[in-house]
Amino acid sequence: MAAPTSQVPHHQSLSVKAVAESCIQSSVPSKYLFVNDINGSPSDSIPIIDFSLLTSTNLHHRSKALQELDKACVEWGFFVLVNHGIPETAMKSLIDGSLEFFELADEEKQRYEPKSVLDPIMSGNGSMPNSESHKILAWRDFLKISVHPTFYCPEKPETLREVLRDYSERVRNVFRELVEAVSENLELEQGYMDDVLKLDACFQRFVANYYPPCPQPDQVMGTPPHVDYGLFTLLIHNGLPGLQIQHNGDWFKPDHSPPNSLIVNIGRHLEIYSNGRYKGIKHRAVVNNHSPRISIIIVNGAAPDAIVGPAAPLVERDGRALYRPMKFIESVEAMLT
Ligand SMILES: O=C(O)CCC(=O)C(=O)O
Ligand SMILES: [Fe+2]
Repeated sequence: MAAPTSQVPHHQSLSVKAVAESCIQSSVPSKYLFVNDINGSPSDSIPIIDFSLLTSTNLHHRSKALQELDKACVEWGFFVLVNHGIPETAMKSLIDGSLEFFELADEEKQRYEPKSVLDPIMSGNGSMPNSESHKILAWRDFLKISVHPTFYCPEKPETLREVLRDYSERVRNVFRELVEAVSENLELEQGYMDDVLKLDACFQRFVANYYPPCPQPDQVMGTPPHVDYGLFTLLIHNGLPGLQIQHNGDWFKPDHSPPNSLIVNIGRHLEIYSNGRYKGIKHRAVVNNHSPRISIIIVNGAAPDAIVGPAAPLVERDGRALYRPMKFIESVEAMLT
């Protein structure tokens, strides 16, 4: 039987999944309450980019796709990527493997309780350091894993290791093609961005978010508004709506993206590198009252030791640098703390 909210034992590490299970049909503990308008509008103008055209040998197709990509990056900082070549099975296996992790006993997950923001494996809940809303406990559990240049993985579930390795490598390949395309759009020499940012050793971090159903979905926040660090974040989910992105001050829901598409958003480091031509986009996730939602992101950045500042040719063109260069991993740490 569901325990009343007041009897939920206070434990720093109690997963939100466990909290949710204890307050079904009841109200959520006050530390999760978030006075907020969680509504977003659907939009049929969210850009869709066809990866197969972006990488096509047909120059006409490629150049048209490059223009669309540039427009999406300037106007939205966000787009839906189709025909990216990552098999549906690879995505599905990773979502299933992540779900298995969240279903482990809290004691097992607590082995990875965060001690510092860049721990290679972290499992936690509630607060989200990379947000404006430090004080609110988010209605989600998370698993964060560094997967490149060094690959880590929790011991359990055993199914996770290989699917995670496979998926992160596939995402890395898509990411590097996106970088090449952006590099061309920024009129940088071929391979320039790749060299400067040392992308052979690019930093990749996997984050799985588990949002349990919530009896009061309009009173909590799954993931508070934030901008991701890194160059590009690639996101997939288990088919349930929740993600919202900010565009011209309003919140939009990319709920009708084609099946198996990747949702891509620009992170803070692409904003820095492009000297502000492209902006890191603010987004958030809301929750529902009926089914668990899982989202999986891979944040893709520069090599940990690469210095990320505005690209030198852009600074020359623009006449000034709008951002200060910094070692990638140090700036990530600063952004997350
Ligand atoms: O759950 C989502 O759709 C968004 C998650 C997110 O933005 C993040 O983990 O950085
Ligand atoms: Fe995010």
